[in-house]
Amino acid sequence: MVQIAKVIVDVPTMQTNNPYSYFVPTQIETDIQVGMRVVVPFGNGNRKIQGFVVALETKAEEKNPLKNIESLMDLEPVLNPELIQLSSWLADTTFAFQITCLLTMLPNVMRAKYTKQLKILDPEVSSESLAKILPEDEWKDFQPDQLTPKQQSELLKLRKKNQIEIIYKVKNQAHSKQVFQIKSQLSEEEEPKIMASLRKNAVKMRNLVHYLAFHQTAIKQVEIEKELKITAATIKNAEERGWLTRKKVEQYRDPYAMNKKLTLPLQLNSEQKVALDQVTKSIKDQQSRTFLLEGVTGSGKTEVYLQTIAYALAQNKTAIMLVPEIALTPQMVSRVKGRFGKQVAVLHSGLSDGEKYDEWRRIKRHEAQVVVGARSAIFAPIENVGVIIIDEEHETSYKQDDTPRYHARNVAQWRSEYHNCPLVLGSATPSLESRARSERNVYQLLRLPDRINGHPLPKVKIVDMREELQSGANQNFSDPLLAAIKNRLNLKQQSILMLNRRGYSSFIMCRDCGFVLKCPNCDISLTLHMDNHRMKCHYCGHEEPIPKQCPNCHSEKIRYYGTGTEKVEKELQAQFPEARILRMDVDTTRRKGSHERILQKFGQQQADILLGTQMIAKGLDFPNVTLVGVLNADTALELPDFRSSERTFQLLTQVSGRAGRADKLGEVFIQTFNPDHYAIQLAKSQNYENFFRKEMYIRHQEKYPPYYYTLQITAAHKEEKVAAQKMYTVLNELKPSLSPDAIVLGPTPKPIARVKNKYYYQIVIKYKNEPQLHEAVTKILQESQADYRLGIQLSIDSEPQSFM
Ligand SMILES: Nc1ncnc2c1ncn2[C@@H]1O[C@H](COP(=O)(O)OP(=O)(O)OP(=O)(O)O)[C@@H](O)[C@H]1O
Ligand SMILES: [Zn+2]
Ligand SMILES: [Zn+2]
Repeated sequence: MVQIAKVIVDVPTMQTNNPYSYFVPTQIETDIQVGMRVVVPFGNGNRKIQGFVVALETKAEEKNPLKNIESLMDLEPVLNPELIQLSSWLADTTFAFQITCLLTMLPNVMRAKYTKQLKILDPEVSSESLAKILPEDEWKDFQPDQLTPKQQSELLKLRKKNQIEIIYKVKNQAHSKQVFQIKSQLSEEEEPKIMASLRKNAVKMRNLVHYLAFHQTAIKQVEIEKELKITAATIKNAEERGWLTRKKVEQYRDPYAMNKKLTLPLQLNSEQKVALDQVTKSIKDQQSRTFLLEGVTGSGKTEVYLQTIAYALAQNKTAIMLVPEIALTPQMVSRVKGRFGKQVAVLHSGLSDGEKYDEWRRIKRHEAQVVVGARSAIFAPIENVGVIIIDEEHETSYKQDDTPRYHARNVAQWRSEYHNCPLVLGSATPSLESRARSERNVYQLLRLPDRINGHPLPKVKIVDMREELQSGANQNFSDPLLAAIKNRLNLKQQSILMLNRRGYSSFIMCRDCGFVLKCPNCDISLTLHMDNHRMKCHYCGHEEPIPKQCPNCHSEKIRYYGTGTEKVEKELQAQFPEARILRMDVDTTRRKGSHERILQKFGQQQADILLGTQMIAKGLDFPNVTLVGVLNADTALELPDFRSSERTFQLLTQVSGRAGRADKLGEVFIQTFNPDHYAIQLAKSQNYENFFRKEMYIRHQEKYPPYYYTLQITAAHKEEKVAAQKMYTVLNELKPSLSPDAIVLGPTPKPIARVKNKYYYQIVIKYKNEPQLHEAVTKILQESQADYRLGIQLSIDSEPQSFM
């Protein structure tokens, strides 16, 4: 009998989704399990690499000469059977390699690094002579790519003659923090006898003995030292006498140690109750259904999530709740932790690798039943899932823009089917895709049409900046907005001002009439390319020179649009010297914890105005905010992206929703050069339904999602010609598999045609039903490994968020 392990190996240039077979040596036969990482020899040089065991087989005999597994990297599986199964589905549907998917599911610290070590084989070679090539202290850990060409060639010469060897060692980076824990070995009865044996002035030891006699539960050494004001020496002494035992235990780093007080569920209003009942019924009946919870801003969606989670926990199940990265504020975390306390594990990019690793292990060991996190938390190794919730489901950050290019919503759907549990997608402005699915009853629509306690939505006013600029006003602040800010300062109420920085100066617009240059073929705005001073369409490749004057009104005031938060802050401060302003953008939030600090300050009324980028649009619930100002609504609108209207509408609705959430009425000012654009008009009335109908009509006309599926393939190479040629080759390969109904855009250069000295070319395929496409694209993925060695990077993106 032989045992064989199927292993997905980690070799960047020779990836395949087929596992390799290895013999399991008898020493590890009983320990090895599916889901463990192993070190295996690979290729002719038998270099040692990392791999994942995805299956184990026992056979009577094996004819093929297989290599042995070298060693185990883990003592228990790091991935459970569900996640291994999920990884192969993920690889297939996102056109990625399975190894990438497996690694994506693990915390950073567990992604192995290799060290390379140098060893002399031939006694003829002296240490001194080798040290002349590479200093001896570097033999244990060196990076081949950091050697000089001379060093490299000299080492290679020795290697060819078999005089030295280069050993690859897999480095396991995961370290847990360890502390000592002590446990009493004394009973109450023993105390008098021991006390009698101690000197009267041995106060510290007496205290310790007394404590041990009455406390049988284990306690951390540092804690008892602090409590009894004793030192490690006393503890050591007691240990030697057998009065206590000491062992090392893992100490979790708790990033959210605050907030010990628990909150109680609120009395739901009738709409909230209907929504909750529908979802909990699904939990109880173990049905994998998807709900779309469409609730206006401040309608109490979060409370519905919390009570849904509570229900799942009461059924002895667990829950996953995803929140967009930038909305994963301390406010949100403390709302969940405030309800479920220690049962919550939080996963997001603000945590250190060590903290993430600790949270991940708490989940794996069933010590946390609720996972709250950003996109990648959807891979949390949590078992027995009772409900999955995705808040702000329309957010683009749920799609990963690197391989594997997955959408968390699709992964959540897969897991909901695996666990027979409901999936709840919540938003005030659902993505068109999700809302369209609820139209066809694929998702079940649940609505919260009103704000809590009948509070009205804020009044939105559109400010036409064309008029404002004509009347010679300030560049960034219109008169009505300035007046409103002044008024809030007087009333001691707070304001949030948003400066939209997306698409910063990538397009040009006429300051007099608001005209934006569009493509004659695509009805999408042209993008300014400063490198060659041309306007380009990224969809069809059309290009033209930068206009010197506005083609519409012949004004010369046609220029690129954009402005920075710092400049705006100065302007604002000059207008209101007395105002306390907090600025929140990438520059002020770079340091760890600064995001939290700014919001905390604002929440404690230590500032009058919060000025920021899109970061401030989501999830904030500050009762004293009664004014929201959007300084430039247009930048997102004019991006060369078919989703730009949708993004604009969503953003304006979200940010407007920050105003007037409590008793005081809210007011919103939206400054725009396109006051008549439907996305702006409908954001004014905060009418999602009308926006949905209008936008669906346009998508239908223009053959975009959700009416069509889209697939984008991109090639990158340092020579433009090579990248372009690759895309023509790919297209020719795909053509026989495409029906006449498929629409192909390109090959064209990408909007930012050159990044880091590489040229990017792309094709976009729009299609409805192409049964052969999947197989053809998978083939292209497999072949891309050969291209990789030629320096061509091919990437495949199913349902890209934009074509940019
Ligand atoms: N049933 C309820 N009774 C009283 N207050 C409630 C109730 N439900 C929610 N609230 C309160 O109403 C406010 C808004 O609720 P919440 O933040 O959950 O809304 P939301 O729909 O998630 O908002 P947004 O999408 O704008 O972030 C919160 O302060 C919350 O505590
Ligand atoms: Zn004009
Ligand atoms: Zn075009």
